[in-house]
Amino acid sequence: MSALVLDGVQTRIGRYSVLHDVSFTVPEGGVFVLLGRNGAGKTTTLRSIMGLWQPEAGSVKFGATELRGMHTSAIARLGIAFVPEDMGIFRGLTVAENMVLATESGRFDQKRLDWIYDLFPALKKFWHSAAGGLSGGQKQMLAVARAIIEPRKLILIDEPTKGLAPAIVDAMAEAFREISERTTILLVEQNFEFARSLGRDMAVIEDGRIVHRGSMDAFAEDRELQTRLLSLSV
Ligand SMILES: Nc1ncnc2c1ncn2[C@@H]1O[C@H](COP(=O)(O)OP(=O)(O)OP(=O)(O)O)[C@@H](O)[C@H]1O
Repeated sequence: MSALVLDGVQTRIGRYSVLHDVSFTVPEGGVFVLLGRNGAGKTTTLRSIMGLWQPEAGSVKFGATELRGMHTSAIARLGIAFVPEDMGIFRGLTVAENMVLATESGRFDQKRLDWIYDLFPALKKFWHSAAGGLSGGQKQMLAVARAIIEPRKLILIDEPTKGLAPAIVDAMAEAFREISERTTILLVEQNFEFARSLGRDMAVIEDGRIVHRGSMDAFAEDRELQTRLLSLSV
């Protein structure tokens, strides 16, 4: 079963054509990784799925539903959450207030909250502290927690490990592994080791086009391909 199918997506930002032909299929369950160099079009792809940019051509199918042309709020109501690179948290509000604002009803499902506390114990510890005072890793945990406080079918996450210390990256990988048992994750990453430890299937985008699709295991074995597509030398 596929969670999401992009077919020939083209997106223009102002005068610039950014996505020329983006086609890939995200299977249901687990982590799908979209890799690519800086400026390749990864963020634009996530924003195009979420309706934050409207693709001018192509199709974005979520199950039987065509997302292209839908409003972001309607897309979110289908059970899709987006964790942007800037995390989108409210720094002046407490962790608890940030979480309340991410719920539909303003109430927590206690079981789900306990699950989140287990995933990210720091959020419980700093529950009544201002989000702006959290460390970079804790802010990222809060951003992810906001995305999963309601049950979701698909979570789009943009470069969650950027600027984080290795120990925090490991903790994040562990949490993502557990989240992906309940929800499909579409992950955009530059940290190849992190991506490789989580991803089952993957695609590489270059200059607004998908230039490679396949299993992460096969890609991880192919040094020549990694070097060619991502300039990875290890
Ligand atoms: N608001 C904008 N206006 C004009 N061009 C933009 C805008 N946003 C992105 N672009 C351009 O679109 C291209 C793709 O950007 P995008 O942010 O999707 O890349 P990315 O793969 O996510 O890169 P990064 O890893 O640096 O975040 C880049 O050339 C970028 O300069």
